[in-house]
Amino acid sequence: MPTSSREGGRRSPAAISVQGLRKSYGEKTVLDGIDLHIPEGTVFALLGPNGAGKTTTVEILATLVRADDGRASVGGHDLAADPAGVRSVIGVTGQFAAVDELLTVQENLILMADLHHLGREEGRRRAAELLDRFELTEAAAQPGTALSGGMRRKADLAMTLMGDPRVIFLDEPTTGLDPRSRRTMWEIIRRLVDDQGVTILLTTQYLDEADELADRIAVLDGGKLVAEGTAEELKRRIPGGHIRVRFAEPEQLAAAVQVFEVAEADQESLTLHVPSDGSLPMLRSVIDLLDAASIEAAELSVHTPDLDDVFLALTGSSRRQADATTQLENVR
Ligand SMILES: Nc1ncnc2c1ncn2[C@@H]1O[C@H](COP(=O)(O)OP(=O)(O)OP(=O)(O)O)[C@@H](O)[C@H]1O
Repeated sequence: MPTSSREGGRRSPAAISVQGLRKSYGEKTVLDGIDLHIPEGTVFALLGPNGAGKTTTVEILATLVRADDGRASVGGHDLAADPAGVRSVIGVTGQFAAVDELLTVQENLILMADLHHLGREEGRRRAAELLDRFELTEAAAQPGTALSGGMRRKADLAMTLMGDPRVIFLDEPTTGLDPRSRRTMWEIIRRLVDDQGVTILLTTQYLDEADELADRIAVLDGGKLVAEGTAEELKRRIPGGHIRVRFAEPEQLAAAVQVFEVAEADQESLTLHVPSDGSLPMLRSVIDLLDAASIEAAELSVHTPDLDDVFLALTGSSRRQADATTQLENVR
């Protein structure tokens, strides 16, 4: 089924399609019916807390672990009927880098070239190109043991790219990296998608990573997808946002407090925070209510929640969500 790759962009077929994926280990249900549709040439983030089932999802889609139930296709190859076909189009980099400690970075790359039967000349050419692209040329002669965490991740991804994969699974690609190395990784990942049109499924516990990189995000919690959408859609979906109304006079604020019973007033800054889902109708109703009561506002701004609010609201903290939703209903 074709799907738009970006909002307003060209339509492209799914690189990864998953229906009803289930997996249990003994009594424990790890994946409880997962559906995914990831268009070609996009970055999709699977976001979730520890133990949510992110790695298990990747392991199944990468043919490393067998699902108990459900269907999936990767790069047009059915996971159950054609696992070799799936393996021919994917690359996987895990939380534990595959770089051989005793070989140099260049030797690691050549080893991958040999595994992909690229031939001596082509293998060396590709290794040099990847070393250059990942700014690893100077580290080419260093053994794996001498690499920093950031360099190791880059070398690992470079090794994955030796196979020229169309679909790449990145399992927590920046866990443990310092902020500068994380930024470098993000740039590399984004360029892979923009320049080469590969599809990336990344798992992460970092909200800023999903926000920065992903075209779409699915939030996984306890083996279930609890939400899916763009970062903006997810932020809009949950309460936590508000409309901030500032007044010039304390009397105006006092009058507004009578109108918006559930709003929080700050006497010092003469502002009122009205809970809001960030939608236009909500904003209009606030303005209408102020107008109807003949209260003049000096300034009005809309604040939407960040992904942190989304994560907290959707993964385990249902009480908080319920409270905020009730507030919203009251304002309407
Ligand atoms: N081989 C296994 N045998 C038994 N239980 C397993 C196995 N692999 C994973 N699990 C369990 O499945 C659950 C999900 O694990 P998974 O590694 O997929 O989560 P995750 O979302 O990737 O977490 P993390 O962010 O900690 O890597 C966990 O409770 C884990 O203990």
